[in-house]
Amino acid sequence: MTTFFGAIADDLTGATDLAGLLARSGVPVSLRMGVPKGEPSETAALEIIALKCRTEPVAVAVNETRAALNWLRRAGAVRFFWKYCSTFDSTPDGNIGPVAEALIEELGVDQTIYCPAFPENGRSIFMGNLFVGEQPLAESPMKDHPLTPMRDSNLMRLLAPQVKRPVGLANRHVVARGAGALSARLEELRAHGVAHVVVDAVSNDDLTVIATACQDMTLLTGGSAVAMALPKLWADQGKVARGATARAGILDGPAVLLSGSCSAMTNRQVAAALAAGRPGFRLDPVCLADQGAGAALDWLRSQDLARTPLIYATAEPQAVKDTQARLGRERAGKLVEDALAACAVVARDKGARRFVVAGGETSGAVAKALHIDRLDVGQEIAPGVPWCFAESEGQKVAITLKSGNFGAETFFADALERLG
Ligand SMILES: Nc1ncnc2c1ncn2[C@@H]1O[C@H](COP(=O)(O)OP(=O)(O)OP(=O)(O)O)[C@@H](O)[C@H]1O
Ligand SMILES: O=C(O)[C@@H](O)C(=O)CO
Repeated sequence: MTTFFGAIADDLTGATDLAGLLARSGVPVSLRMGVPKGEPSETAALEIIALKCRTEPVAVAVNETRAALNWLRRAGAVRFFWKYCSTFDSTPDGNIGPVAEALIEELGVDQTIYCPAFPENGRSIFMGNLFVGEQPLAESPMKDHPLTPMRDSNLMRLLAPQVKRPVGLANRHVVARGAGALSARLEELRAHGVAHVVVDAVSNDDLTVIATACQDMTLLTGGSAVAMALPKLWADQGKVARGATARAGILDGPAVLLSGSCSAMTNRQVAAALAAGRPGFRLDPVCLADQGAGAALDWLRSQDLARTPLIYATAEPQAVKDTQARLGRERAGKLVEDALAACAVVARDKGARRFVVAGGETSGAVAKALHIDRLDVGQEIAPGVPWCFAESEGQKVAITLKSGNFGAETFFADALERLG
């Protein structure tokens, strides 16, 4: 099928988040890990390319994005989306603004919108200020993020140093008056040369208004939720068709849980899984540095996969800080990622067919080790966390990649109940 919508995501769990929300429309969604090497084939109406460029140097992120855009254009896409985090994770240099500006130039457009709101996960925007639950972004746990600490809640102030052209706002009062009022506001800003427009949204109804007003814009940017209403609008106009993705379906079979996220929510989810009696093995990065991952792999080999074992490095912030002080942040992270990736391969070779993975970096490492380069998207377990279907060394597998902060406390049980 010819692609209509092409999205570029700045990380893997962000890409599956977007995929899950788009798939609610019933229009097939396909997700590629990195820019595919060959020419487009077996494409879906909605294609997503997952990059890993959130904290890469600006020039690297821009180059990768250009390559992704070219592939999506060759697939036939005529509407484009730049997906970044619902907490606007970026530094004063980028990469949200520079990538958007590069896409604006490549596509020859004069304006785009910025809407990271995701009300179902507690992210809302009012007067250009982003809130996480009831806290302004800069007072939320994101203020201490190790790579992209967010110390300002105002999206215009965050974006302005990242871009060359003027930044403006379409506020909630405009959005509340409906799609016509929003279109008029965008036109007014365009007439004044404003290329980058932050758009307020506090509810899914606001997001539907935004999608309705912006559905014909060539380039949109935001979190996953603002894109959610687009496929339905296009399907109703016959621009895309609903239908099952050929490779998606339901997959039963042995499962394994792999957690490398240390977010507050993942800590609660791991604790809940262990309290429910799930067999668990805790990875300690210091032991991994001394002795390698052998003990974890041996433990996994000895497990009955029918009981769905959990291997986790998930730890509380102070323990993570202590480990990082001993090993260095990068080394500690890599030791854990490599160990969990090796566990995924052992589990697959032992017969696991369903993989539940927590953490963006962790997900990238696991998917790479399983040689997964493409995912078809199935039903959501929690907002922004769908089951996906893929092939690993010729074996059909189901995999879900959970963003650190997403999912309920019972996420691991929820995932298994929904099958794959
Ligand atoms: N106990 C630990 N000590 C130090 N580092 C750890 C520990 N456990 C995990 N890590 C590392 O922390 C990082 C967690 O990042 P990851 O992206 O996987 O999770 P996240 O940030 O919660 O998820 P997301 O990016 O989706 O929000 C990984 O590099 C992982 O290897
Ligand atoms: O938007 C979000 O919060 C997530 O999709 C994400 O980007 C996780 O890294």
